[in-house]
Amino acid sequence: MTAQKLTLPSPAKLNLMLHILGRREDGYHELQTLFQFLDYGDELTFALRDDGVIHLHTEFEGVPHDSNLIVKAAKKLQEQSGCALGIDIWIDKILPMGGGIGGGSSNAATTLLGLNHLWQLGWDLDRLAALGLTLGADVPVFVRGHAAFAEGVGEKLTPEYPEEPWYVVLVPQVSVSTAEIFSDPLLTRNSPPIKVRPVPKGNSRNDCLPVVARRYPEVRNALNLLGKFTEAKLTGTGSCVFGGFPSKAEADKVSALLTETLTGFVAKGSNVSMLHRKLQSLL
Ligand SMILES: C[C@@](CO)(OP(=O)(O)O)[C@H](O)COP(=O)(O)OP(=O)(O)OC[C@H]1O[C@@H](n2ccc(N)nc2=O)[C@H](O)[C@@H]1O
Ligand SMILES: Nc1ncnc2c1ncn2[C@@H]1O[C@H](COP(=O)(O)OP(=O)(O)O)[C@@H](O)[C@H]1O
Repeated sequence: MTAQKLTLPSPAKLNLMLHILGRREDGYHELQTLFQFLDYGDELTFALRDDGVIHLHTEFEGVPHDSNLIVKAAKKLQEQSGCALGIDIWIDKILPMGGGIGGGSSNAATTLLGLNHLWQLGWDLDRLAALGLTLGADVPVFVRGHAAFAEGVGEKLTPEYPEEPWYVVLVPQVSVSTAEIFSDPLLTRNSPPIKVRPVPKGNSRNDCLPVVARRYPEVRNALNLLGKFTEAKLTGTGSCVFGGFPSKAEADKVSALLTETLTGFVAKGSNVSMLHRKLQSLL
């Protein structure tokens, strides 16, 4: 008998704004950020095993098997649920690593939701999001699957409904370490908290941008080039840079011009993650 297989998407995210309010005693930073998903991402395929083994078949350059967030997520869920089943996993990886579009966190969330389904655990999203938070600050929003205003270190989520434009996303060929940016002495850490929702216009800045642009000329270059066509923004701690357009045709036109010299892609913004749309269709 062939094992039951399931293929699920693992979308990217953008931070439409990101303010840093302060630093906690444990070194983590208090943020306010607006997350939106892209209809663009990796694809994970899962096949059940009955021997308890967790095996990611796809190799990642620079990421050992047991350090991969996919494997970590699967192992934690197996431990905490006491499930005796195992899993074979393959990934079609298209999201750049260290790009600020949350690929690793998204892969972890897709694994949690996929295994919850295949192992028939019946965990609710609150419980999966709490486990996800132990893997990374960005995992809970991918578990919940709705665009959200996030506070705390990113785990206090309020659903939001921003416009869903077409984005041009440029991918400078540098990997930015989140920890490095958050430890830069020049980082703004005292933005005043926003107290009204939805986030009022004029608050779309990313406090990480000055530090990232200063350290990475490739990011500066991408911001300058895209900035000729629309407001160009940094997502998370970078390196990716994005800008919104009202139609796919306009985004495609700008992308065609810029990707002659830079790597990038066009994708639709989405307030409901394509992972959740797919899971919904399975029910
Ligand atoms: C900044 C954001 C915004 O969405 O995105 P990315 O650019 O990484 O995608 C995230 O909050 C990142 O979340 P995530 O990538 O899961 O971070 P983690 O693995 O938890 O943390 C990596 C390191 O960044 C620092 N860190 C992270 C989050 C935070 N709120 N304060 C921090 O100081 C810590 O030094 C931590 O050790
Ligand atoms: N499945 C995974 N996909 C991507 N990165 C992973 C994964 N597992 C572990 N990592 C590690 O996490 C780091 C951050 O990856 P990623 O989430 O893609 O970037 P970002 O948080 O900047 O969006 C990578 O550089 C890599 O070392």
